[in-house]
Amino acid sequence: MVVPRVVQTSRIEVFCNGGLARIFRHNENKCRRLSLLESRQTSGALMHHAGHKFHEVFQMKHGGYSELPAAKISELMKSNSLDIAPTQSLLSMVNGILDESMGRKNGEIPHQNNLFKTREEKYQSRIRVLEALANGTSGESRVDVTRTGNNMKGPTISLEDKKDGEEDMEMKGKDNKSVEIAALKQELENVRKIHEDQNKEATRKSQLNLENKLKEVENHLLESEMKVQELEANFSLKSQLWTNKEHIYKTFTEFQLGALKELRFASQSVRQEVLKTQKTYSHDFDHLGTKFKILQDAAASYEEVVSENQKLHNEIQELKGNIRVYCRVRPFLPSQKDKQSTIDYIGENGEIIVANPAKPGKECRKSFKFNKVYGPNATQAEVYGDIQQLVQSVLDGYNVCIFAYGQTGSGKTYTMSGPDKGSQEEWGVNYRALNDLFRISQSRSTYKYEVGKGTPERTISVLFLNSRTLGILATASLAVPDANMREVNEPSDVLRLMEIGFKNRARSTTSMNERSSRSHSVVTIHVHGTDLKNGGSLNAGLHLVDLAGSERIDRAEVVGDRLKEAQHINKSLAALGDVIFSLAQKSPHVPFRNSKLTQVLQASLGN
Ligand SMILES: Nc1ncnc2c1ncn2[C@@H]1O[C@H](COP(=O)(O)OP(=O)(O)OP(=O)(O)O)[C@@H](O)[C@H]1O
Repeated sequence: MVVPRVVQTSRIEVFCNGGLARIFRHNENKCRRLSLLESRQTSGALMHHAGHKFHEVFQMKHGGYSELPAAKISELMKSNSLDIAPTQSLLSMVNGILDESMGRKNGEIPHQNNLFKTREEKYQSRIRVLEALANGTSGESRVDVTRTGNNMKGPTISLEDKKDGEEDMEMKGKDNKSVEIAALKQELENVRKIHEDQNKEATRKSQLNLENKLKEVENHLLESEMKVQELEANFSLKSQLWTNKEHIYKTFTEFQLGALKELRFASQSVRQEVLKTQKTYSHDFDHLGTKFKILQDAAASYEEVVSENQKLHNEIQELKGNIRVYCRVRPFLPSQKDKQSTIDYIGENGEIIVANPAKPGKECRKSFKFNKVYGPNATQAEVYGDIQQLVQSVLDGYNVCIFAYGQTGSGKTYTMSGPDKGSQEEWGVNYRALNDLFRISQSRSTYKYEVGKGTPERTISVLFLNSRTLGILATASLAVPDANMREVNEPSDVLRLMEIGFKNRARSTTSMNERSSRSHSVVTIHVHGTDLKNGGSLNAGLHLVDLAGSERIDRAEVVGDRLKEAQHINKSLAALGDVIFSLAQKSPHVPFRNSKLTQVLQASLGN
């Protein structure tokens, strides 16, 4: 801020070293605008006439008037340096100080008071200097204008005139000084007023500014407070969350630690358990090793025992007779309730006595001997009980042939197959034998068996020998369609096969049987066994034969084809009887070739 200065033109006369120096002071405003350099140059030129001390002070001016310490100024004021200093220099110095100070402090509102004080002091100082100058002019030495330089031009004055002139000049000087002092005071007053106005305006602006800033700050503060509150709320929430999380983690960690502890404990106990078990196992293994050795020995002896048993079993079978004949008495049919039984006696030893009162003498009671006789109440299971041992022999390599022989309607098919759609209890010999054959073959550990499968010789065949095939002895083909050489894996396969065969079996009504089988049924199951120990093998067959019923042609009252059929059947049965008789007699010749039936059964009947 530029402080306006009072425009003033003055003329200052300075007497220095007895000489008068007339210095016209320029308009102060202009002078103030003089560059510091000019001022310094002027001062430097006049310094030749000033005292050494003042010179020193001016030398300091190069560093800036404001840098003059107060003590130095005071010292300067007290010393007579100022007394001998040129007025222009003094004014330049004061102006310089003021300008510099103003320049520095300009616009610095907070320092305006200081600036004003400084200026005031300077003015005061200037006034004092001027007063001092004014007061001191009478005793001062005059400055010889000629000595002040050639440039200083003035009128030549005589001594008398000089005295009058000096007095006038002194008076004028005093007046001028007073005027100048008054002007300075006025200027000071003006400056003070301007300063006060400026100060007020600046203060008002500053206050306004401050108030605005205060408001801004207050707003900022409010916002900050709100933010702080928000942050505090957030912090509180987060703190709560972290506390909760900390609690959860703490609980979880405690739980984990607990679990770890338990695991460690469990691991230790498991380790101990494992060690204990290892010891027990080791002990058990030793024990097992011993037992295994015993078992091995026992197994070896068991195999020996088994083979011994098999041997004994088959010897028993042979002792019982390779040909055994069992007799079964059929109960009366529901249609025969009024009939009288002819069976007089059934003995435990296989004896049966048939009574016929119509016959004379010894003829009325006839006794027969069989391996065993089953009464009318014997069950299918009881009948099979004795046959079962023979099925075991098949798996030992023996050929077995079981056939039912008897007159028509005597119960052969019932014994061999059981009734149509009968229950398991009513199963006949065929089904039970087949079941046992598969079951026993699978249970034996010393042999590996193939029952009814493999090569054609090892399959099962169901053969029906009817009147036509029985009559054509030369024909090689005896097979019945759909019932020849089928591979089977289990009993149900055989049963299904037999059912198909029996459905196709020739049946017709005889005088003794409504559904009489008019053909021989031969079911053959081939068995192949491999000894797992020595690799030996065996082949055997089980033949289950349900013969066609024999008829007394005269009683059956058959004629035509039925008669021929009956004749064929009877003939084949007679041939079978001859064969069995020869076998029983151990006759060197067995007439197998007399019948197709005996030819088919040759393999199973012995040779
Ligand atoms: N032990 C028995 N218990 C009950 N019923 C029987 C018994 N034996 C046979 N039967 C019945 O007697 C009837 C004749 O039996 P089956 O057909 O078996 O005689 P068969 O000897 O086979 O006759 P064929 O030679 O004429 O074929 C059948 O109805 C049968 O159910």
